[in-house]
Amino acid sequence: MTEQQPVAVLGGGSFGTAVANLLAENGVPVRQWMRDPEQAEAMRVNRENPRYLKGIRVHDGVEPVNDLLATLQACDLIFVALPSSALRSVLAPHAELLRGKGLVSLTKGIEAQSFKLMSQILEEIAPQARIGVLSGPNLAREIAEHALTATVVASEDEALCQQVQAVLHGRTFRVYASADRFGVELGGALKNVYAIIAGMAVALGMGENTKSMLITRALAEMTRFAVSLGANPMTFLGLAGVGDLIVTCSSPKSRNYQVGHALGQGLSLEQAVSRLGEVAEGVNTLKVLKAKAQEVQVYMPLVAGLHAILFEGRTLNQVIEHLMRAEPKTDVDFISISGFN
Ligand SMILES: NC(=O)C1=CN([C@@H]2O[C@H](COP(=O)(O)OP(=O)(O)OC[C@H]3O[C@@H](n4cnc5c(N)ncnc54)[C@H](OP(=O)(O)O)[C@@H]3O)[C@@H](O)[C@H]2O)C=CC1
Ligand SMILES: O=C(CO)COP(=O)(O)O
Repeated sequence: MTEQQPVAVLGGGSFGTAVANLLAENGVPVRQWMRDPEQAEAMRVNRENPRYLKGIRVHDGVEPVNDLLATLQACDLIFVALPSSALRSVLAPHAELLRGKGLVSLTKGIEAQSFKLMSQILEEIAPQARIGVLSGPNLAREIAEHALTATVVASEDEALCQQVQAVLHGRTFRVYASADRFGVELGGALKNVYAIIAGMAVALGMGENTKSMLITRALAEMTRFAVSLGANPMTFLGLAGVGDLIVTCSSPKSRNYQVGHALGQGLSLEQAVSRLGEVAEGVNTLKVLKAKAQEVQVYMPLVAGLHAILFEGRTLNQVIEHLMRAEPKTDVDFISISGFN
C-alpha cells in the first residue's frame, strides 16, 4: 500500500492547531510548521499546544515541525494559518517551491500599504500555484472541541475546492464551496473591525437592540464597501459574511471582541492588545480600511467612528452622538431595493 502524502499547515497558533487536528482526525497525515523549535518539540512530546489551545489534545497524526523548506517540499496541499503580518515574509523566500501546489489561506487580514488580501499575496508570490481561501464562523477553540461548525472554501479552481472538502469534511465540520474568493476573503477580514466595536458595546453595558443594530449596520457597511471593490453582495449573506460577523460580534471567545471589551473597560489599545497576547487582526484592518474607504469614497461610519476613538483622540460619547444624529438614511441601501426614488 502506498503511503498517503502529508498535508501542511503553516502556523503554530490556535487556528493552525485546530485545522491540523481536523485533518488528522480524517486520517490525513499532517505536518504542522511553526517557527519556534522548542514549541514544536514540546508539542511532539506532550501532544498539547498550551500557549494557544490549552487543554486540547494534539492528534497523533499531526507532526509538529520547524523545518519550513522540508515541509513545503513534502506537501502539495498547504494551509496557511499565519498572521497577516507574517504571511508574505514567511513564504516569499520559498516562492520556487510553491509552483503547482495548492495554497489555501486561513488568514483573515489585509496587508498594510498594498491593501492586498492574503490570497492575492500568495498569487503574487506563486503565480503558478493553485490558490484558495477558507473562511467562515470558525472560532478555533469550538472547532477543536468538536462543536458543529461550517465553513466556506473559495477558489476559481473547482478541483481545489473539492480537494479541501475531501480532506476537511467530517462529522463535526462541514465545508461549503464558493467561486467568489474575493468576497469570501474580504468578509473574513472586514468583520474583525466590527467585532471590536461589538465587544466595546457589551463592556459599556449597551443592550440587545444596540447589539443588533451594530451587527446589521456593520453588514450593510461592509457589503457597501465590498460592492464598491467589485465583490458580489450575495456572498455577504453567506457563512463567510453574515455568519462570521455574527459569531465574532457575539462571542467573548473572539480575540477581536476581547480587544473591544478591554477598550470598553477603559484599557488603552496597547494594553488591550498586549493583555490578549494573540493575534487580533481587526486593529490593523481598521487602519487600512479607514484609508481605503476614504480613497474609494465609501461611507463607513462605524469604521470612521472606531478609528476616531482609537487614533484621532475622539471620545466615545462624541462618536456615538455623531453616529446617532447623522443624516437619516434608507435601510439595505447597498442593494438599492428601498422603493424610494
Ligand atoms: N483563532 C481563530 O479562531 C481563527 C483565526 N483565524 C485567522 O488565522 C490567522 C492566525 O491566527 P491564530 O492561529 O488564531 O493566531 P494565534 O494568535 O493563535 O497564533 C499566532 C501564531 O502565529 C505565529 N507567528 C507570529 N508571527 C510569525 C512569523 N513572523 N513567522 C511565523 N509564525 C509567526 C505565532 O508564533 P509564535 O508563538 O512563535 O509567536 C503563533 O504560532 C489569523 O489571521 C486569524 O484571523 C481564522 C479563523 C479562526
Ligand atoms: O475569525 C474568527 C472566527 O471566525 C476568529 O475571530 P478572532 O480572530 O476575533 O478570534
